[in-house]
Amino acid sequence: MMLRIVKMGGNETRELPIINLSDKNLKQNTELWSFTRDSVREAMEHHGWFVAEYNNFPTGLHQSILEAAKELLDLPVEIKLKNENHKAGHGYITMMSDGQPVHEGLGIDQVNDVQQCRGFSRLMWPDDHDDNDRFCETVHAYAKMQAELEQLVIRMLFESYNVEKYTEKYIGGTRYLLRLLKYRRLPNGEPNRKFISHTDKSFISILHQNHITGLMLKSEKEDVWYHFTPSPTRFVVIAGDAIMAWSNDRIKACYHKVEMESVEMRYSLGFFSFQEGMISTPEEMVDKDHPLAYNPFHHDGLLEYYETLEVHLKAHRTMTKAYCGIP
Ligand SMILES: O=C(O)CCC(=O)C(=O)O
Ligand SMILES: [Fe+2]
Repeated sequence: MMLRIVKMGGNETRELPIINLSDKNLKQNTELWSFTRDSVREAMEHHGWFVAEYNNFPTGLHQSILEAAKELLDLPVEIKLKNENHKAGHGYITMMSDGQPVHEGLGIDQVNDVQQCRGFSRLMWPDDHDDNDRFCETVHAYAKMQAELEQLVIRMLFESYNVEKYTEKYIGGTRYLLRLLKYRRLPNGEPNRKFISHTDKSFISILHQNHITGLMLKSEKEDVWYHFTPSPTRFVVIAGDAIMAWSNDRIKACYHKVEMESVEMRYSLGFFSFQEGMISTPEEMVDKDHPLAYNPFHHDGLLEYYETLEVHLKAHRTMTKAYCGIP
């Protein structure tokens, strides 16, 4: 993977680390696979994230999931409030400015289970079967595609660390959350900077969005912020706090934030993986340069712990260290 720094009129803009994960020849035990797998690991260790170029999904899905997000987030607040979930960031969230919601999100837990999608769409559109069937189908198709992408990344990472023997157990024990998000500029015309720099509590997160820019990602090793340039076939793969602990700090959870100033709405989709059971650092990750840094922990326990923290601490990966780190 090449990283070039492009100079533009005195301002320095760094080229995004983009990895093509949709080549039809990308099959295990090929040179292309090994090269791509190594690029994924290198990017995750260097930046904590990368952009996947990925087009293995039906044409039209990008547009239909964005329309579904719009339709959902346009519902009245009293309906959206029905999306309750006690787990950190799993239910309806909103941030206000001058009495107006400028950031809103809804979460569909266990989104790869069609019954969960159905339950969610019935909750949102109790009387309209057409709307809720269409929404459910779109969301489920999108979640299927995203889970395939997440599992491809996992296969590559586990193989590159020589721990592929744990891959199937990991995949079998994964629960996915889909969050549909909407951002607007502040009523006074100022940029919306409400979604402050934070790390995700997931294992892996995948971000995708409409054409309105605003997402920024911090590179771990370079210590600089990259501006993401969206496209229908670009997905940002981000390391969460759980993979940081699993990998014994070889991969660091990625700090990211949103700053948007467009008059048009920004819609985005966050797809997050969580483990149902215990997460423990494989012994293969431990050596004299990397002494064991985390005790085994329950992913849900980590989420519950984050729920007890005040808002600024919640944003920090250091709290994962506080929860299950070995001092
Ligand atoms: O809207 C985005 O692109 C970012 C969302 C995000 O960081 C999150 O939901 O955790
Ligand atoms: Fe995030």
